[in-house]
Amino acid sequence: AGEEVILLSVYASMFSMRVRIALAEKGVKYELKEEDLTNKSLLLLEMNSVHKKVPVLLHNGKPILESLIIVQYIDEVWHDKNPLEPSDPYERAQARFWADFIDKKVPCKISLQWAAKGEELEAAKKEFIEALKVLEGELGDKPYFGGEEFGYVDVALIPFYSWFHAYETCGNFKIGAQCPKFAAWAKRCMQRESVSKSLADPEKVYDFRALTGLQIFFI
Ligand SMILES: N[C@@H](CCC(=O)N[C@@H](CSO)C(=O)NCC(=O)O)C(=O)O
Repeated sequence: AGEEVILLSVYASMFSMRVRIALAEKGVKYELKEEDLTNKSLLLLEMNSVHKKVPVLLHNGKPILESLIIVQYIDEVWHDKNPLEPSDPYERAQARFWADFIDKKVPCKISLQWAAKGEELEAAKKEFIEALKVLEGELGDKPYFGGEEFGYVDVALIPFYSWFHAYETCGNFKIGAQCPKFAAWAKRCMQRESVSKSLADPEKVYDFRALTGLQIFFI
């Protein structure tokens, strides 16, 4: 309908991946503009002057900011396909609670920098696994966090899966071994094309971390 959709993104950013998945779920055609966070474009600085972060969705020139807010916006604007948020207000509030939990708890407070050693690293790993175990409890025996269907909470969480290889390599631990239910859920999500084509390649994520030295593990 002659509308222009642009996404300012970074390949390895789990927050950008959330938006890429949502746009793919809705079948929205958009232009992807890859940012170099060490040399941000004027467009990014102008469109997100407050945080200067990606993702930024530009819809007919208007910026929508913050990945979870962007996903909600996409769900509302392109409402006729693959609903992501529950239609029931209470269920929607629950879904938003868990997406908020993910934003607060999955990115560990102490970033799992490869430089972190000893008790700082162990503390970050423990906190990370604890958060995943709480999420496993919420998932229970459901195929997805939304129940039978892939939805908003799944979109919020699955991007972190592309960073597991980097976390495990740097943190020297095996997430799947400690959180088998989580690992099964992640593999289930990865079978969805909107996810598999939007998630960064774990090896590239690992190299990206090494390449940029950016502590974007948990920003
Ligand atoms: N709460 C926001 C986080 C975005 C973010 O941290 N983006 C990072 C890249 S991914 O880790 C970013 O743009 N960092 C640039 C910077 O910190 O300068 C959201 O959900 O969209």
